[in-house]
Amino acid sequence: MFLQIVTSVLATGLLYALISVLQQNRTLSASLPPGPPGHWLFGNAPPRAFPYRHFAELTETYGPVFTLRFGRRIVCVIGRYQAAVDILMKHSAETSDRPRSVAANEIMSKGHRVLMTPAGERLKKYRRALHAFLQPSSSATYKPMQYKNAKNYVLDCLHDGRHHLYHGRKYAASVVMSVAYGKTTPTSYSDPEVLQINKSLARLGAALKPGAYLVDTYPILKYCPGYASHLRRYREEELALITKQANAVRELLAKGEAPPSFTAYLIENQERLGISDDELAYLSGAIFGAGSDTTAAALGIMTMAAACYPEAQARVQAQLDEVVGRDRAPTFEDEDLLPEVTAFVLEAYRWRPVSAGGFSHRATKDVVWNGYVIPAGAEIIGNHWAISRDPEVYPNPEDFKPARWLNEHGRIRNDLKFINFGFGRRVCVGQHVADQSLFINTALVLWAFRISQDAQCPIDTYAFTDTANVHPLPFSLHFEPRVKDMEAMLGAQAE
Ligand code: HEM
Repeated sequence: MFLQIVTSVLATGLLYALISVLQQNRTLSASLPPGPPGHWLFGNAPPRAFPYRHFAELTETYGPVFTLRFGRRIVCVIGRYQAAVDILMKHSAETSDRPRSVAANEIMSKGHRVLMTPAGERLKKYRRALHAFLQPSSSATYKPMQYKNAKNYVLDCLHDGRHHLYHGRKYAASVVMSVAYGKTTPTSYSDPEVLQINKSLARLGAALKPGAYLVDTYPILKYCPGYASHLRRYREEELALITKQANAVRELLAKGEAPPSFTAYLIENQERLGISDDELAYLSGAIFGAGSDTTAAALGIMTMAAACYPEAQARVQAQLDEVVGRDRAPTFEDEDLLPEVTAFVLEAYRWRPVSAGGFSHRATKDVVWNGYVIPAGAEIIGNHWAISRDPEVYPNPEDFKPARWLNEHGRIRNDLKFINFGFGRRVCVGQHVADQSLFINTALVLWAFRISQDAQCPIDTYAFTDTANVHPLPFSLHFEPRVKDMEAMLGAQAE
């Protein structure tokens, strides 16, 4: 008898769930942006590989915004520039939330990881703190440190061009460790501390893969004793590591020996910022997580473009020769007179965007766009890859053409924008630090070398990792010095 009651309650529950899914699908699909048909219950099949490339093809078929359904999840994908402006920038207040991430954020990161933090008070607190330290005027103070590391990057490429991608990673890690913790010596990717950070980041990446954990579909599992206990162990290990790093800065501060850093700023202003010790540790750690691999990938893409497009490279070098000459190295002071360098960087950002698929946002209210409704609760993805290929904004998008960023006076156009740092209230807080890194490394490396491909091993410009932030797979470059006495001029030994 009891069994019969349980069975009939379960059957009624299931039927109710099915009917509500069907009703939701019917009511919503009338107003949602169009999209490819899917299974009546399960919706669309998730793409197996390189989702951003698959989504770019769907943009060609279904238009600037299309809808996918994964079970009850509704995902609207934006593939054109103006739609991204209309939805993610003009409606930023309603589209700056993140989709819920139970395994990777709530369990593995105590809900403290800024990139996944939902819209609300904690996010405001986090972004206020990050902004204070990474806004343009603060970022400008890191230029001397970035310059020193960029010179090391060039010298590393001079001595050992085979490992140029590794040198880019060393540059990026050194800069973010300096910004986050005030570390003054170069940071190698083989440092035990960095190995541990990267281990945590790899675990996070695995937990973020769609379908990796059932708890993301059935959040109730989070409360089952013993469920995914390894994720809780990962969290303890990571928290111990980032707390140790923050405590090291605390000790230096107490002795009056701490160099300026984001962590020192957070500790000194902890009460005013209203952040707990754990939040502080995660915030400091966020700088490495968000800023290291991304910057390294962008450097790799810049050198890849230089080798694949020798004419574009030569244009930059002609301006470097005219403005700087070959008897001294370019500096940040030359930036205004080197628009060709900036244009080259902007085109590299557009050509192979690092966050190729973009990071998911979530609508907190219905958003009306072009007569369609993106309902509250829907995920919104600004697909950087497709938007960067919008032919109305970037004609002949497959061409690598830095000149598109310049006006008739050879200055950077201010009517053309790029989107590789994301959208609205979630836009990358580290973009000024990143832009400075890309400018100075591009100026120095193209001043120092003519970069070319290895004829035996041509570059495949589509060979990238299939990850949220993409990285070029290893490729060979030839670095032919353009200047004499490079080491003397750069005045630093590679470490
Ligand atoms: C070329 C290098 C970089 C690229 C391409 C990049 C790209 C991005 C993108 C696309 C987002 C998400 C935006 C969105 O949700 O719409 C983001 C977020 C973020 N970035 Fe960057 N980034 C770079 C460098 C950096 C650096 C150097 C730092 C720190 C110094 C940094 C810190 C952050 C943080 C903390 C977030 C989370 C913001 C939030 O979710 O509210 N990034 N970045």
